[in-house]
Amino acid sequence: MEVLKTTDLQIGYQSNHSTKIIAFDINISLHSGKLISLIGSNGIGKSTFLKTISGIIPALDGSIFLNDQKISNYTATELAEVLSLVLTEKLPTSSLTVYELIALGRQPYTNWLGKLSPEDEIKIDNAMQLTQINDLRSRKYYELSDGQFQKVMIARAIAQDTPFIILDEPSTHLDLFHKVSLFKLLQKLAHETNKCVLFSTHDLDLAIQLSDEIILMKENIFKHNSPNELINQGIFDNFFNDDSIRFDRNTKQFILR
Ligand SMILES: Nc1ncnc2c1ncn2[C@@H]1O[C@H](COP(=O)(O)OP(=O)(O)OP(=O)(O)O)[C@@H](O)[C@H]1O
Repeated sequence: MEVLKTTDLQIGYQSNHSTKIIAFDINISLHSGKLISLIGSNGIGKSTFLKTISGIIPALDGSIFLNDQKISNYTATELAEVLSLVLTEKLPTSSLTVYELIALGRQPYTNWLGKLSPEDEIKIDNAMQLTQINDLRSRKYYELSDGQFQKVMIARAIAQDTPFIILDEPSTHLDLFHKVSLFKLLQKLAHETNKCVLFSTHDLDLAIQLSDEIILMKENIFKHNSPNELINQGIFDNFFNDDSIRFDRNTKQFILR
């Protein structure tokens, strides 16, 4: 099922005096059941793209459709039932526990300060189980390490239980073991619960090996295809424009010369 479609989308920032176009002519279609990674160098516009398709910042031009409906037609609550978003930004300090923070993911289904139903509690427990953070349940979230906090935010998105999950650099603070388990968890969510999971990352080797599809952003290039097709097109061969980093097509890994 098509979850996201963009037509002639142009992304960037507008101020009173100027318009800064980050990328344009973006025409993509994303489907449920797929794990899709978004890759590209620092500052190329990955966060801008993710924030635009989540309705956080306005598109400069073109259209965004979520489940066949224009994103501008959604109310905030309707949007929260379709799309969950995990950003890298820190939250304002409060005394919420990890459990309470994850429970906020259920807000579209309860109401403000609404009581959690047994179904809500099951979804929260399930999300904590999947992300292996049961032991953090009663901790204040501001006491957590960056990596633990990142997992909690992912658990909140899982508890929100939307058909579309978007994560901006979810693996940044994780060690290799936890990166691999996160990627496998995202893959499982996509494949076993038929969600569309889109995430940005700088962990290229893992993205190439574990994603179903890759969206690659480069200057004036916006490519969307399977990892193998992109490898065959030689897209990764000169990815870094630097002779000291080479892509090995056999092992699907970047190698230092
Ligand atoms: N609020 C803003 N107003 C104007 N320009 C911005 C704003 N936020 C980001 N930018 C600029 O937009 C460009 C793209 O930034 P963005 O954060 O989307 O890149 P990114 O690919 O996510 O980078 P990274 O991998 O380093 O996180 C950068 O040049 C950045 O400086």
